Amino acid sequence: MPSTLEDFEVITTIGTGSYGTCKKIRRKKDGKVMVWKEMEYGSMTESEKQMLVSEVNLLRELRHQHIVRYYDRIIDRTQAIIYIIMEYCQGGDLASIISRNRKDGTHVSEDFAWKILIQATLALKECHRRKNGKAVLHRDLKPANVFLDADANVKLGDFGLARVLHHEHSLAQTYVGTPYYMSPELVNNQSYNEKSDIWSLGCMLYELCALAPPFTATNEGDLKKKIRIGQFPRLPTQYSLELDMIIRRMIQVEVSMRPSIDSILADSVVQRKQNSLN
Ligand SMILES: CN(C)CCCNS(=O)(=O)c1cccc(Nc2nc(OCC3CCCCC3)c3[nH]cnc3n2)c1
Repeated sequence: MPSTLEDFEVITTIGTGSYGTCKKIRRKKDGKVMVWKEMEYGSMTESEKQMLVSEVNLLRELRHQHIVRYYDRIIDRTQAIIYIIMEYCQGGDLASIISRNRKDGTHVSEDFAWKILIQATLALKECHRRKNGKAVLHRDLKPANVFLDADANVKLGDFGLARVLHHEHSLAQTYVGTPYYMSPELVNNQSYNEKSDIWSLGCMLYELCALAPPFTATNEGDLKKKIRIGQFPRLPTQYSLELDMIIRRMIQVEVSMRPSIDSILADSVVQRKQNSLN
């Protein structure tokens, strides 16, 4: 029995992303708290609608402890809105955690940083696992897309939706925000690949600890120059050499020098940290 809008009540609006509004909702039959993301598709071309359908179908397939769970979708044809119903992440997003630490002049702990590193890598591993020969590359790995559940476990979110909206015609094409995590291969208009996600993962983990991205500039041209050079300061000294080194290995200009997901997970320090987490 497909869900209808009447099966839910809206608790509050959490925020608005590049594709639409995210609301915290409660399912009436059992009180379960979830979110839905409202996307207007009225102004989409047929090909964009087809992309949206295939992205949502990909979302349904992604079932992993560190990926935001997709539950259902409701299509309101009268308003031309699709509601994508997903798992609610009580801990909020990493972007909020970074800005709060920056404001308070505090830092996340070393163990928290390792936990995010390990769980985000496991989530990426699932995304890169070939699905009918089609890797689901994240393409938009950033703190605002990494959520935490009630136990501060990573939930990677907003898959695919990024791809739908980067489609040349879509209204949300206007890239909001500076592309701090743009990889050198993207700066050089080369192809995006799995190691591009490793670059973005490294940039995100760097920013989580240093409370600033590895490369910053006041304009995109200078930012691209810095990314191509690939030099950035060491993490704050409160973080271990091991943490600085593994993040540094992810943020290497030369694609082949970046670690694969499996080599990150096989790293002896990661293994030790993973055991202490479990
Ligand atoms: C970018 N942020 C600073 C915006 C402030 C808003 N706070 S916050 O840190 O996201 C926050 C606070 C409390 C709970 C949650 N839980 C949550 N949020 C999602 O998306 C948020 C949405 C993403 C697009 C941009 C607008 C916000 C989820 N998607 C799937 N499950 C989700 N669970 C999030």
